[in-house]
This record gives sequence, structure tokens and C-alpha cells, in this order.
Amino acid sequence: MSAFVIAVPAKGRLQENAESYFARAGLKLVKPRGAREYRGTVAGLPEIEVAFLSASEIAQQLSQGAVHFGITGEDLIRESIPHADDKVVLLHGLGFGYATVVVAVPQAWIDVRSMADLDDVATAFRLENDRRMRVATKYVNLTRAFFAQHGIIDYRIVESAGATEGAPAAGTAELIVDITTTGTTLQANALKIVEDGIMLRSQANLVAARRADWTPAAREIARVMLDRIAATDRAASFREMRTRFPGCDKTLLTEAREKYGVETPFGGPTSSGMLTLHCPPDQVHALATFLRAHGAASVVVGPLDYVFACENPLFDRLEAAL
Ligand SMILES: Nc1ncnc2c1ncn2[C@@H]1O[C@H](COP(=O)(O)OP(=O)(O)OP(=O)(O)O)[C@@H](O)[C@H]1O
Ligand SMILES: O=P(O)(O)OC[C@H]1O[C@H](OP(=O)(O)OP(=O)(O)O)[C@H](O)[C@@H]1O
Ligand SMILES: [Mg+2]
Repeated sequence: MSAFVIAVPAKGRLQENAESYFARAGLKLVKPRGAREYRGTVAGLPEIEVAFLSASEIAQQLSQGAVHFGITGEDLIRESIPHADDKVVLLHGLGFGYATVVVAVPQAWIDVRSMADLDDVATAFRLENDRRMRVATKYVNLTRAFFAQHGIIDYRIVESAGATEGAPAAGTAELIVDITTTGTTLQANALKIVEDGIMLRSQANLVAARRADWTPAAREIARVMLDRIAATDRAASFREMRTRFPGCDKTLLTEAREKYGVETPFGGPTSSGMLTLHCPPDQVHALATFLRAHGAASVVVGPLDYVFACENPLFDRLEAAL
């Protein structure tokens, strides 16, 4: 194994987002020998080896500790790694790859709104048909755990490799467990989500493998990567606002902090009244109005690429877990 291996989705829904996420964090993925090469590096950080794999393979590799970091969906982690929290650390939700794992039944089942209703139907189904109702899914482990939590035992899982939503209409299952994002596929197949049947809200995560070879060199690379990622995230949650006005004092700043969630990375105004504020994006207009109402002649606003701080909370989380 190289000093540090990170597994990144090579295809599918997470690929593009994962690559641009890293690029934004100053971690540009390089595929050295053409697009078909499945091992790459990170520009300027040759100690890092990038393994391009499918999202489900990444969950496997993380579980075995064959890579240090990986990007994959939480749904795949929870489904494919028994006792996932003993094997991996979910360091950070990345804000893409959103999908919800749900229990869905035919819309025609008007009596079934909750999991408790489903339990009643399951029992009745067994008595009437002399067999158990079938649940089509590829989330076999998540389904077993969730149904057990709800005390449902009269069912049987039919493993589905794809087009799961079609199973009830095709007559191969009575209901399904699958992921949904927009709900379009469920709707198109005349299925509805059971109200308390939301099993997991998943998104792409940066995941660390506990069993990887965490040498001092590997930890150092992780520290550098996580520092860049944290700086990128901090930057994304603020806009920088600059202004200069004599009327700015401590009371005004306190009010700005309390009302608008503003941070003052460089403290209060300078002797000439220059002030730099970091403001949540959705408060920019309100704060600009507030500042001018208190005497600021002009306020300039711009995006931030990075906000580096002394703290490295993601690395702290990793170290605490290893
Ligand atoms: N609408 C969606 N449909 C499918 N997966 C989605 C969706 N939105 C987000 N994802 C996430 O993408 C990941 C699956 O990606 P993908 O299907 O590319 O991987 P895979 O299953 O490893 O690939 P393949 O099915 O080609 O073997 C899951 O974590 C899933 O939650
Ligand atoms: O709620 P929606 O926005 O409609 O998206 C959900 C659908 O997308 C995925 O299928 P995908 O296209 O990946 O096909 P597959 O499951 O057969 O691989 C998923 O398995 C659902 O079927
Ligand atoms: Mg898929």
C-alpha cells in the first residue's frame, strides 16, 4: 500500500460531484495514464494514491482497510458493512448524492399509511394467502433491521438488482425498499412512501477506514487534506463583506453578530474604520441594509475560496476515532 490511498467514485452518480468537490478543496485528481487508468494521484501531493472504483466497491475497500479514505454514499456503508461504526468513521457529509432509503407500497393500499398498518397487512396477508408478503430490495440488511425494529416478521425479501420499483406491478413482490431522490420513479410506478417508513437519509460522505495502515506519514497526509476540506467548507458558509465607516463600534458589531450570524475574522474595525465581516449567504442583503442604515457609505461583498483556521475539526474527529 502507498503512504495514503483514497478511493473516489470512478463512474455513476457520485463521480462528477466527488471530483469537483476535491478540486474546490485544492485537491485536483490526476489520472496519469489516460482516462481508462484506475489509479491516479493528487496534483502537488504525490504521496497520495487515488483508486478509482465504483461506489459500492469503495464501501468494501473501506471496510477492509484497503484504503485510508473513500467517498461513497452512507446507504452503501450502512447496508454493506455490518457494525459499520466499528470499521469506518463518517467524517463529513459532502452535500451531494442525496438519496432517501424508503419503504414504499402500492398507492392502491389505502389502508396502509404507517409501518404499524403494514404490520397488520403482513399478518393478514399471510393468513389469507398462506405465504408471506414479499419485499423487493437491494438493501437487504437495512430492511431486515428496520422491519425488526417495527416488529414486522411476516415478510420475505426478494433480492432485486435493479428496476426495483417495477416489482409490485410485475407481480414479483408486494412492496419495495429502495432509494428515492425526486420521487419520480415511485410516482411513475404508482407507489407511495409509508409515512414512518423512512429508513435512512443518505448523502455522499468522506469516510475513513479504521483498519487502514495509519502510519505517522498517513496521518500527516490526512491532516493536510482535512485542513483544506474544512477551509473550503467554512468558506462556502460565508460571504466576505467589507466596509468602512466611522460609526462602527462594539455595540454595533455585537448586534450584527446576534442578528445576522456575522463573524469578524480580524476583530473590530481598524483605526481608520475598515471592517471585514463574514456573513451567512442568506443574510447578506439584510446586513448590507443594516450597515448602511448605521452610516456605511458602501459595502462590498464577495465569495471566499478558503477560510483557514487554527482548528482542524475533521482531523480531530479522525484522531479521536483511530
Ligand atoms: N437517485 C439516485 N439513484 C441512485 N443512487 C443515488 C441516487 N442519488 C444518490 N445516489 C447515491 O449514489 C450511490 C450509488 O451510486 P452508483 O449507482 O453509481 O454506485 P454503484 O451502485 O456502486 O454502481 P453500480 O450500480 O453501477 O455498480 C449510492 O450511495 C446512492 O445513495
Ligand atoms: O426518486 P428518483 O429521482 O426517481 O430516483 C430514484 C431512482 O434512481 C435510482 O435508479 P437508477 O437510475 O440508478 O437505476 P438502478 O437503480 O437500476 O441502478 C434508484 O434506484 C431509484 O430507482
Ligand atoms: Mg446504481
